[in-house]
Amino acid sequence: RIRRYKWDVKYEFKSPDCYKKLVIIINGRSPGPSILAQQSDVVVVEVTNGLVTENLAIHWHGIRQIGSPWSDGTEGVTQCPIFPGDTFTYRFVVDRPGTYLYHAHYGMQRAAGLYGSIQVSLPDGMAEPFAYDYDKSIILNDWYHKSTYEQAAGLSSIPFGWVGEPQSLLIQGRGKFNCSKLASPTLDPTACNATSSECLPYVLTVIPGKTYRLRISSMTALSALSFQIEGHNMTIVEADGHYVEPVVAQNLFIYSGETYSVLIKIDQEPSRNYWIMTNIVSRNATATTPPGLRVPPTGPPAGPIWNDVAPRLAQSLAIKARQGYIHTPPPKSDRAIVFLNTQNKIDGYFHWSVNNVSFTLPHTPYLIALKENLHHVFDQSPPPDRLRDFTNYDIYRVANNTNATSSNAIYRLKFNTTVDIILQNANTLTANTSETHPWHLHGHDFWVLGYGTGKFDADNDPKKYNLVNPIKKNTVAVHPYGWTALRFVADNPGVWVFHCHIEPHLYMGMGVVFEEGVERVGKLPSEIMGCGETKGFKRP
Ligand SMILES: O=C1O[C@H]([C@@H](O)CO)C(O)=C1O
Repeated sequence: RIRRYKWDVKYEFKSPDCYKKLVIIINGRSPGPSILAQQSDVVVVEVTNGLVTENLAIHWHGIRQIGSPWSDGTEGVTQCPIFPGDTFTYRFVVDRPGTYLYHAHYGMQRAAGLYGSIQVSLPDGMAEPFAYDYDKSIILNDWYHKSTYEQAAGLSSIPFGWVGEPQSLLIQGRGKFNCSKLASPTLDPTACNATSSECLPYVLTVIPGKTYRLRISSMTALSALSFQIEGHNMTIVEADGHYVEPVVAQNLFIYSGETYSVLIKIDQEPSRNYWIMTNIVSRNATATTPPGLRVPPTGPPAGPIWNDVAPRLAQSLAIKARQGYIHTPPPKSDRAIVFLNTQNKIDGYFHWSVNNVSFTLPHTPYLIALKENLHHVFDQSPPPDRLRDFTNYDIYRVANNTNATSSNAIYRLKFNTTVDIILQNANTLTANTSETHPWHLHGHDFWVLGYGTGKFDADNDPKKYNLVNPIKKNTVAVHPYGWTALRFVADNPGVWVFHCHIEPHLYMGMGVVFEEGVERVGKLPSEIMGCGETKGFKRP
């Protein structure tokens, strides 16, 4: 079956947390319309860029794009941007049931509000391995009052301008900023309107005794979150489109780009209300989402301690593939790549780097450059599989990466080989600081083989990999001063980004690109062309 959508994307003033700012909306909404489909459906989305002065591209997060690598929606990698006024049609198969996302993949547009949910149901006659009465999707987000232009300009300026912690957290597009906290009186009396209907709190009306499947996902620009429903436990049953062995939790830790399904039984006192709460963890921030209506009788429950890594690591370790749905990984890899994550300065500018290389995009998308043999559009020398002096690198010290460089070089993977990636976290440019980075891989799911604290030990840590029931995911956290090991098979012809899902971190170079089997990619649609070296390639 074909699911057709027609989207008009534009800017409008909105007040999702009562504060008025420019928001990117799809057909009038942010979050945009949900895509509801069934496994094996073809989804066709006709996107018209009505942003007037801005390019656009939309990524289908968690959809592997098997046979349609040009529909991945990554500007500079798989397509030219959609120019203002143009219409571009994305066409892809949703090959697996589960919970996925979509969002802008150009500049920092995601943080301006362009995101939404994709829910893929099972084929007729097939059942999930768990029961529920109702199915609801809730996207969590952090929200900034500064425009994404101001944010982006700050990131690439001297002195460095850092937007800092968000003003609000949004639950399904709604938050509540306390208007009396505005720093200076504003001339515009509508700039912050505490009674705007756009910032009414998100309310989940439930029926006692019923079980709810909540599809919780995070689209945060920066924040790692904890999510809980006061007084209720939840059972985690799905992560990034894969069933997991049920884990009962009081709160869910969720990182940008992750999706989970949790089951909640409505078994508490029916005469009162309970808080739906989200808090920032891993960074010292204060934004939460106070409700305005039908306030529960007691104050909001305290969230977890922000800098306590142990419970977050414990949840990461607890999540395993569900019995009966285990796909075991190949027992060995053909290539192991260690990605040391650091913050650097290059020519005085702040960057994030992988093995001392900060990633930049070429003007001509890689997919087209590779198919059309345009070798000069990007650096052809391969980036390193590990830092030359990784053994002596002290991950607990402020990095002294004087030799960091910027590059648009890519990793070329032999088709059908098995690749291990070890993400190694380290100290930032601030003493005693290491952040959480959620890494997202396009075009694949990977097995999460293990997590560890401290420095990865290439001789001993691989012996502890979970090859029995590892969960498959498309986004995984590397915890402060820790490492995360993953494995995937390079079997999807195309060019795929692997990057930190923190919007400013990708903007500052925290990513790499993999190419595999590009010679197997069929004829590229001319709609993806028209920029850089491909100006003349676009046929009417
Ligand atoms: O990229 C970042 O920059 C700041 C800080 O390291 C420098 O101000 C921060 O917290 C980040 O995550």
